[in-house]
Amino acid sequence: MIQVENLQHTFLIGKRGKEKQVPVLKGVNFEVHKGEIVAIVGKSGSGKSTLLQILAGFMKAEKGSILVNGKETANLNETESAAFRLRQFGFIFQNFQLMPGLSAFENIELPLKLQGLRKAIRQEKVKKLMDKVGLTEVADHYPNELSGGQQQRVSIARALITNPPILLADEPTGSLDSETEQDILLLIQSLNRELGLTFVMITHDEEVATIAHRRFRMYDGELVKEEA
Ligand SMILES: Nc1ncnc2c1ncn2[C@@H]1O[C@H](COP(=O)(O)OP(=O)(O)OP(=O)(O)O)[C@@H](O)[C@H]1O
Repeated sequence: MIQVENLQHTFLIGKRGKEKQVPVLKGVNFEVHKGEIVAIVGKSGSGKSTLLQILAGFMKAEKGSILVNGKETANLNETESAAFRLRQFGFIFQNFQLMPGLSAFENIELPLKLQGLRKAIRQEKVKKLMDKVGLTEVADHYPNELSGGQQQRVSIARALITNPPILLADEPTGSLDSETEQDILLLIQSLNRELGLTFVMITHDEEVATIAHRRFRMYDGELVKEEA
């Protein structure tokens, strides 16, 4: 489903004329198969977020190949990349990134509005999904009236509503207490099992990584496969 070969990226940091090169990805290779949960673990600053940003097409790598469902994405221009991203990927963030002025229902509905779907169809889809992820009772709540776990459920539902085959999650439980973390991990596992969704999740938490079918460690600019 995703094949990454020899991905390389170096950041230039510091003042102009005195820039320092920081090689972050030094030849990353890995594969993600359809229907699996893959965890990318590694220390803070090891390059996990950079890798996810490049996978999603938000950033270009200097070198390397990324095949997503057979399509080479490393060379797409910005418009092509945005269109491809919309079809293939849903995003789940540590800090939820919900729109504060929209209710839970409206946050989940928003991507469908942007797609131009009719109101009746949007409402049916959102209701069904809210029911599935256990949010029906808080449909009218605004983000600041929701618990952290509920906010993450809303953000997961928003990521799923357009039916992308791949979910990219950046520290999805990083802002949650341990009990709520377990709830969200169970939700991710059930969505993976029931809907066959593929998850690529980055985390620095070894416990969170245990739900993955396969685990890779970002180490010295490379991804090393670990025993699950
Ligand atoms: N836009 C940027 N410009 C320059 N350097 C950057 C940029 N983004 C990241 N870096 C550097 O690249 C390295 C990897 O950062 P990255 O955020 O990918 O790590 P990470 O493993 O996701 O860390 P964390 O777990 O703390 O989020 C760090 O040394 C960081 O300072």
